[in-house]
Amino acid sequence: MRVKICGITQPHQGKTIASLGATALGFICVPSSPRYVNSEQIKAVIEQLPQQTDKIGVFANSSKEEIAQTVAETGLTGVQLHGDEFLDFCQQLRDYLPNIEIIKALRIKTADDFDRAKTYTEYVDTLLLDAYHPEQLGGTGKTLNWDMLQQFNPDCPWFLAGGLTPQNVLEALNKVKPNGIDLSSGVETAPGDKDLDKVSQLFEKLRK
Ligand SMILES: O=C(O)c1ccccc1NCC(=O)[C@H](O)[C@H](O)COP(=O)(O)O
Repeated sequence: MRVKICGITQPHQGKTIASLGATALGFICVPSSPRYVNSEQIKAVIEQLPQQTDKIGVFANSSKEEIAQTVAETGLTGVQLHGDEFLDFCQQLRDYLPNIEIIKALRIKTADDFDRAKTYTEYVDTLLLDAYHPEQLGGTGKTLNWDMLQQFNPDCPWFLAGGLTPQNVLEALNKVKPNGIDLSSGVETAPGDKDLDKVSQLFEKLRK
């Protein structure tokens, strides 16, 4: 099970979270987010991380040139597209950055969104299903309807995101079988400030 902890802003927190068991750390490259970090800040965290930890930059409607520049400046190993990126953009980015994991995030509002998600599977490496919010793109703390997800079985790996916490993660995983989970606000004291005790509790739960 991949475990991505997203919205990392501080080097010592990133290093500790990786040592606690996170397989991936996420860095918000969306300027409107309270968790936004620039390339210098991302690089300062990545320099502290083990080589095997995945380093995922989260973008929303950035150009492929902007994404490529951030990847080159920081050492990101993957990019998560959290905006309205269509199939052709994903294909172009994959051609532009052939050695980088491309994750497409979809904010699930109705069951129709599951069919839309499946159209991406041949253009990206991984899907990420997140909760829909009318104003916020992500990091909302809102959960998806996990019962609606029980039949979701795409042709590529996928992350479950949205409102996961140490307290509800096992309930979610009893209902759906993603390849990975993604958490942000559920392991925070404030946006961008991770609660290391909550992260530790998460991995204690996952080891049960
Ligand atoms: O986290 C943000 O502030 C954010 C802002 C804009 C686009 C995406 C964002 N987060 C993306 C993530 O992958 C979050 O981990 C995901 O939305 C789950 O967040 P949460 O519900 O708080 O666990």
